[in-house]
Amino acid sequence: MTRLLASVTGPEEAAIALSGGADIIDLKDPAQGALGAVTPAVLAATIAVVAGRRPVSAVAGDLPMQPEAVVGAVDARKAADFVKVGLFPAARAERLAVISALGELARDIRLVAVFFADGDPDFTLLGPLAGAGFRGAMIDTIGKGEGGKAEGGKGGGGLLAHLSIGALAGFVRTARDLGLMTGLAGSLEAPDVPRLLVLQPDYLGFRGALTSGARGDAIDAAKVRRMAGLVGAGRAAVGAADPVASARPAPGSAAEAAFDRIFVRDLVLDMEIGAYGHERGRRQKVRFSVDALIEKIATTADDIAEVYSYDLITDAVCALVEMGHTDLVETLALDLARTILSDGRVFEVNVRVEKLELGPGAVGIEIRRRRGDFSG
Ligand SMILES: O=C[C@H](O)COP(=O)(O)O
Repeated sequence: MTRLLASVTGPEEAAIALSGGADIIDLKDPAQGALGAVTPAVLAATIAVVAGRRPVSAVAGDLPMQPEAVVGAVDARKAADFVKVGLFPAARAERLAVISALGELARDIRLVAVFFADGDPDFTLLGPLAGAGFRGAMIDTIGKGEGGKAEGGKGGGGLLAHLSIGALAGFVRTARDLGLMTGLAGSLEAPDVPRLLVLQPDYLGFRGALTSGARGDAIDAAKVRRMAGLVGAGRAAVGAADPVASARPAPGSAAEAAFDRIFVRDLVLDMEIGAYGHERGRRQKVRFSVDALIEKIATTADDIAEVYSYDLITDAVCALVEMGHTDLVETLALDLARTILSDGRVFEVNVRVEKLELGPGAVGIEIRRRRGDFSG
């Protein structure tokens, strides 16, 4: 189950985050940087206010990749349930030295490594992190922008401006296979939430989206509540049972009118596909068109939490394409249909996959499936 982590500056904001429904209270001072640390005294005061109702995590600080500095900062915050340690840009050997220096503390303190999507993330370090006894790994951004816009030359923009859904899916899968808890963060906004919930990380982390306006503002209970609702609604939809899966409505029938249709059409991507030898090791253009019957949208819907986003379809296509070579368009179409139907709000899907470079016209496959088709 995906939880909501709220980054707060101290006991006052911790109380606000708790009242808004945050699952994890994370301490950081955004004025000091992406992982600006609060003092041990602020940490102690916050732990007292939270009083065991939620886990409390603390960041170690924006630190150079020097073992002594990082070990000292982590040790000073061992009162927290988790300590987040940033893997800032540095040579691989320097990051490895920090990871191995933390091995001893990892026996007593639950450590979470923070990769930065805009700070040369090296996911081959996941193995060494698990080996050193880290409990978790997450991705954040160093630059804090909004809506994917760059800010102050720091490479700002949200998480998805830096890493594709496919890359994030790979991170979550690899970390989970290593037994690490996983988190995703980085100037996340409401429309990012359903897209990231599909990956089923252990938590999504927020700060900027919980504030009342500008980045320097305090967090706001109503914003926390809204985001908590969004995380809760989205996670219920991922893999939820479909009560109507067994009753396919006839096209044009009254039953079909009980659904709405969402679509992504003519999405053309370069990818490796084909069973012939000459189709291997090269990319060719493939066009995807997806239509899906979804639960009827409420007449009052005006919030991303109340709708099934077409981004989920686009992301599913892109993630499959990124997985590498596929021999058959049929396999691709079936995998795509299966993925889209794993969301309980989707009743039926029509997938068309066309190779555009093999002849004078397009060649491909079109399939129609409903959720029940993939069970058993
Ligand atoms: O760990 C989560 C971060 O504090 C997220 O902060 P942000 O939403 O401002 O990027």
